[in-house]
Amino acid sequence: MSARRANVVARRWIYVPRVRPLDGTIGLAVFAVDARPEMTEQAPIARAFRAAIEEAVRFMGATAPNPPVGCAILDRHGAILTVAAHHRAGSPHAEALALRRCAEQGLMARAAIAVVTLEPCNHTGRTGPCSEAILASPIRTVWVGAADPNPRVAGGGIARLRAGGCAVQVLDHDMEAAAACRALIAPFGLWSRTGLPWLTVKQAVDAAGGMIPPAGRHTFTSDAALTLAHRLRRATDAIVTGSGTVLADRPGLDVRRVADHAGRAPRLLVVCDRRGRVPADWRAHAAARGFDVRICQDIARLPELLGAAGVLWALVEAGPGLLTALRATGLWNDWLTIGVGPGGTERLDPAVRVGTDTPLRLFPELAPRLAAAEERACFPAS
Ligand SMILES: NC(=O)C1=CN([C@@H]2O[C@H](COP(=O)(O)OP(=O)(O)OC[C@H]3O[C@@H](n4cnc5c(N)ncnc54)[C@H](OP(=O)(O)O)[C@@H]3O)[C@@H](O)[C@H]2O)C=CC1
Ligand SMILES: Nc1c(N[C@@H]2O[C@H](COP(=O)(O)O)[C@@H](O)[C@H]2O)[nH]c(=O)[nH]c1=O
Repeated sequence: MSARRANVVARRWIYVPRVRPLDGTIGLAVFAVDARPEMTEQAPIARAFRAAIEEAVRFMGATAPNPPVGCAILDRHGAILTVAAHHRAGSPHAEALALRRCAEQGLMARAAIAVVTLEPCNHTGRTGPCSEAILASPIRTVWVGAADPNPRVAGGGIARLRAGGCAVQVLDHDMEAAAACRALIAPFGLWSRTGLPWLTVKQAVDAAGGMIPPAGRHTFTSDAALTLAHRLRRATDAIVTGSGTVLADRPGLDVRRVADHAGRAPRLLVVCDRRGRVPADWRAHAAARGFDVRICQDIARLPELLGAAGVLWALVEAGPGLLTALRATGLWNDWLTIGVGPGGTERLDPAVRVGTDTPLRLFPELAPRLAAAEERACFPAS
């Protein structure tokens, strides 16, 4: 990798550890992020944002209809006292959990700075307002990664914190941590503005441009690419497939290569099927694996169906029949192609809509490639 390329990555991407890079090139890019010299001045805040983002990423796929949020609490010297994330709707918000942990560990007197990936809430929903919880603590400096995109609550938390005497700093939009914070809430932002989910299509293509696996197999991509697919399944709230895939593969579509969220609520598995061809015994098996199987007879209504069920981010894993129809509708947000070339070489080609803060940013395997695509401004038409 050239030094120029490494710098591009270093400017834009954040390292989320615990995930295996697909090859050495990506590992080097990740190292370049860690070596950024310009982090020095605000190093404790940058470090805290990394920790908060990393913790929030762990709960992507578990929080819907709430967004994933992470929070770090620091002492006045910038040492991290605790890091927490929102686990699921109805459980404490990230800030509340971080404050509770601080108190439990006898660290509250030292709490001075909160670093939060999303603007603290100022309303009572399933839990109380985080702005008030922060104001009731010794914290008087709050760093916010992204403003709340929910039109019903936007701005309220920051205004309340400022009125209560906190210095609130919203990350500059150029900072890599800010991009990661926006990517974390991109599906939530879309859903809270429109009621529609973020749709990511994942497609494996062989050297001849085909999608059909060799006889006797369901997949033909590498172990690393399959693991990425399972990580995407884990991070999303619903899976979409087509009746052709169900009939050909009787697919599991569950999370197996990485640990799934503990105690995950049944999640939607939508099968596009106009002719009623989905076998009842496969539906029963899917239900036994924790899926709530629904049938969609009109692809144009797929986003509506998912959004109404509180799905923020959905992953489409379907065959050529459904993907051709979906591509034509334009009802998708990211289109990730995993291309297997001659000799088993593999290429990841993530296509995102211009100007979007795709949640795929949070997958380090994809981050350098997304950055390269952005540089070339190489996007498919809507
Ligand atoms: N390489 C890869 O990434 C993947 C490959 N595959 C492979 O693909 C093959 C299956 O492909 P395919 O048969 O095309 O199956 P699909 O999974 O694409 O399902 C096709 C079905 O989707 C339904 N459908 C199509 N358009 C619409 C629409 N507008 N609204 C509602 N439903 C719609 C149709 O149902 P109806 O007939 O009722 O109209 C159609 O039969 C398998 O061999 C599988 O292994 C599968 C997934 C991923
Ligand atoms: N062929 C293909 C994929 N295909 C998708 O994976 C499904 C099998 O999932 P499971 O039954 O859970 O193992 C299959 O039916 C289809 O939806 N995925 C990939 O990552 N790479 C591949 O080469």
